[in-house]
Amino acid sequence: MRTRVKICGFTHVEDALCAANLGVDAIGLVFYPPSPRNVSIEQAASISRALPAFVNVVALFVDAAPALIREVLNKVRVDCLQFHGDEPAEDCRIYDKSYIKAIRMQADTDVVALQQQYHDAAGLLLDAYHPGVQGGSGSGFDWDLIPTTRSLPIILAGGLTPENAGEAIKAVKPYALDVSSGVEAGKGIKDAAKMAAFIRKTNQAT
Ligand SMILES: O=C(O)c1ccccc1N[C@@H]1O[C@H](COP(=O)(O)O)[C@@H](O)[C@H]1O
Repeated sequence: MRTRVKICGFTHVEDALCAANLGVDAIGLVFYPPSPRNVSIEQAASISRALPAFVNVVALFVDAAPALIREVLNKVRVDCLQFHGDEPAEDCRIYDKSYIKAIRMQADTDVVALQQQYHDAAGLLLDAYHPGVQGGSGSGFDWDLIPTTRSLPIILAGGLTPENAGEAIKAVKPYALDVSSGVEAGKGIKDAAKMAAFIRKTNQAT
């Protein structure tokens, strides 16, 4: 099966349209004010509205207030929620919306148990643990921590680049790759050549 690609952290319509033209499966919009990639609801609505059919929009939150999540769902075309904080499963499933749960991987993280805990998620996203940074750090983690026992689609994130995407697919065999920093020209600004190379390398490896 083809490995899907999500590119996260868009702040400009032009960059998201460029990714769509390159064949990206999903784009991520960050609703987390401390992030340099944070978008307003208005910005997100413009980006989402501009996209063609069949490119999914993923709204990323970090321990956000339910009121913010509901407001985003009311005002922005969102296909999937991404919970990137410490949200328990019961808080992820109250929105009547497909969701993915991000896990910041540490040596003792039990991915098999987490797949059971978040059994109704559309995927489990495995990212690097970086003290003091919730995500988008550009850091990777030890892929040997990822078990082969899988009951959910595994989305690999954390420090991915066009240079390591092929190796990541061969080593982990994930359902999808999720990249942010590795295809940027600057924080929140995507680099068209890097996005093209990332998608090309992913397609070549599958
Ligand atoms: O992109 C961000 O700024 C961000 C902020 C808070 C939580 C998650 C964030 N992004 C997610 O982080 C991972 C890895 O990103 P990177 O490729 O290592 O930069 C990815 O899942 C993004 O969706």
